[in-house]
Amino acid sequence: MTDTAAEPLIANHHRDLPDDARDHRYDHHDEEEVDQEVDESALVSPGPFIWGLTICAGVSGLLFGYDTGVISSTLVSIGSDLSSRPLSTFDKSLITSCTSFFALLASPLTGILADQVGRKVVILSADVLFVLGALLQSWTSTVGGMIAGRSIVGVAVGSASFVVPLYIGELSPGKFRGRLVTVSSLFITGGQVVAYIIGWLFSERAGGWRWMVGIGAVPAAVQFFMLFLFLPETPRYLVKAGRKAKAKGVLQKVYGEGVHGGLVEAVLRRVEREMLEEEDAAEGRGSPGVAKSGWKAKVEKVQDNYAQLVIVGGNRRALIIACMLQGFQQLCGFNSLMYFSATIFSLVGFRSPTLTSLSIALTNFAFTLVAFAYIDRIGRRRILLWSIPIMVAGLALCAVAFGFVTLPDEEHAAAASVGTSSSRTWPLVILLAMTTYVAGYAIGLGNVPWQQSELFPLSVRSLGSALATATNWGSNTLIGITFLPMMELFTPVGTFALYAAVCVGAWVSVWRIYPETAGLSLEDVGGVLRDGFGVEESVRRFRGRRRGM
Ligand SMILES: O[C@H]1[C@H](O)[C@@H](O)[C@H](O)[C@@H](O)[C@H]1O
Repeated sequence: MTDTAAEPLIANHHRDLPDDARDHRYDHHDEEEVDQEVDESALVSPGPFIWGLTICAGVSGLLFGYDTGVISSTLVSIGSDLSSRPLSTFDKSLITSCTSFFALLASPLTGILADQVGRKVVILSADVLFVLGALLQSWTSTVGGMIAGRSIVGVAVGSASFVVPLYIGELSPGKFRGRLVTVSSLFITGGQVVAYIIGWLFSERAGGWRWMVGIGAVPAAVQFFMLFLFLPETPRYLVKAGRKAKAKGVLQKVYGEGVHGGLVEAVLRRVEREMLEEEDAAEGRGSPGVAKSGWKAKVEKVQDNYAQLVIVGGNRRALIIACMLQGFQQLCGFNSLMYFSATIFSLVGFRSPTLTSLSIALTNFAFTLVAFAYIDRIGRRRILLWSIPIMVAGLALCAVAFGFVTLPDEEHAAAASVGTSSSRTWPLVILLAMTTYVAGYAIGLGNVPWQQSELFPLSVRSLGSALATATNWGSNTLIGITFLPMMELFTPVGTFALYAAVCVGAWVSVWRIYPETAGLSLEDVGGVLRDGFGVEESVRRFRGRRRGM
């Protein structure tokens, strides 16, 4: 079906507008309506309630970062502790890749769950799995047990990685949404730094790896109780679930009771209107489950939601953008540094490869802070268009520098020396180039794709975000599996040049189809994508909002 053919399904709310107004997404009618209804310009800061729950929900990001970051040091310290034999290469790759593989499987399923039972329940269930996975890993004495533990953690990571940005995004005022969602990226990258440090501290102790993997249970348990006791469901989910009074109560806390009462009403009206439009549209399509109840209707509704993600033009465009960004986030090769930088640094002759690779994790964290400070002011699109060229420059320099380094076989890496003047210079150039690349990544591509939930309307938000997250984990698995073979097949020069080419592709795609969504309320983003990618118009309107700030 073409985009235009699908439009009547979603444009029911325009039925009472004159024909010419119906044709223009950004006509004055819409603009005034939007600006009058959800005008957040008087908001100065997010407020303690929002900060509290963003930080509490962000702990899942810490677990995500920790569990994905800790595996490299765990693998080198296990020795013969599992199944009474040294780990084979096959064991190692299974242990590493089962986490991302199960994350890939989990996200589309928990995407459905988040719609049926709520966002909060998914975060809580992920916590339980984080705890179980961590305990199983630290207690097991077999390779199979380790793989089972890592797989359980994979399900938790897959669920948490999509639901936490969704949860934060649905609770935040539009004005601060970019920054607040970036907090979860700060937790992820912070978790990776902590994992490197813990890995380094425990790696020399006998059985230290059991502590490395077991420690992850603590923040998960703490988060479980905090969430269980204090944190609310999101107002958007509550409206969807027919609990409007509760939704209003949460919004009052978000905007500050009595301070911005008008805003609370305005946001509620917008969410309700979006829901009514969607119900109208669903009725127009004769969708299942609208009037019916029961399990069969629920299953049909899920199938219908999946179909609507593809059939409805605005949803399809949102899905294309979200999956594209998540795909590029991984295919640009960043996680090959996360998983293998210690190996690379030992090959090029660094005496303390683990410590050197800590600098990669630290740079990632430090520059995510830059994104946190500027993302709402600079905008998602512009921050990507500025930062991806930095990644290309870093990768290109890396490729060139590898051309001047002769790599020893992996087994002889320990004996590689930094004796000659050329071998002293080029490893440092490689380190500098990688740090530059990581800085560019952290500012943009490392975090902007996690803003994904804002692209989707409420009816398909959870599913759409979950599918984009599955793209992330699928590409992550691919990079994990292909990096070492590519280094052999194409040499490091070819591998890093290829990643640079992927980044160029990412830049062009962002430039062509990613509209600016910073500062828009969640209900207004749909309007941007309704008739096309809306890039030019969104940029023009973003500039207008910036002038009005
Ligand atoms: O946003 C995160 C972050 O950039 C991490 O450092 C990276 O390891 C993840 O794959 C990514 O999803």
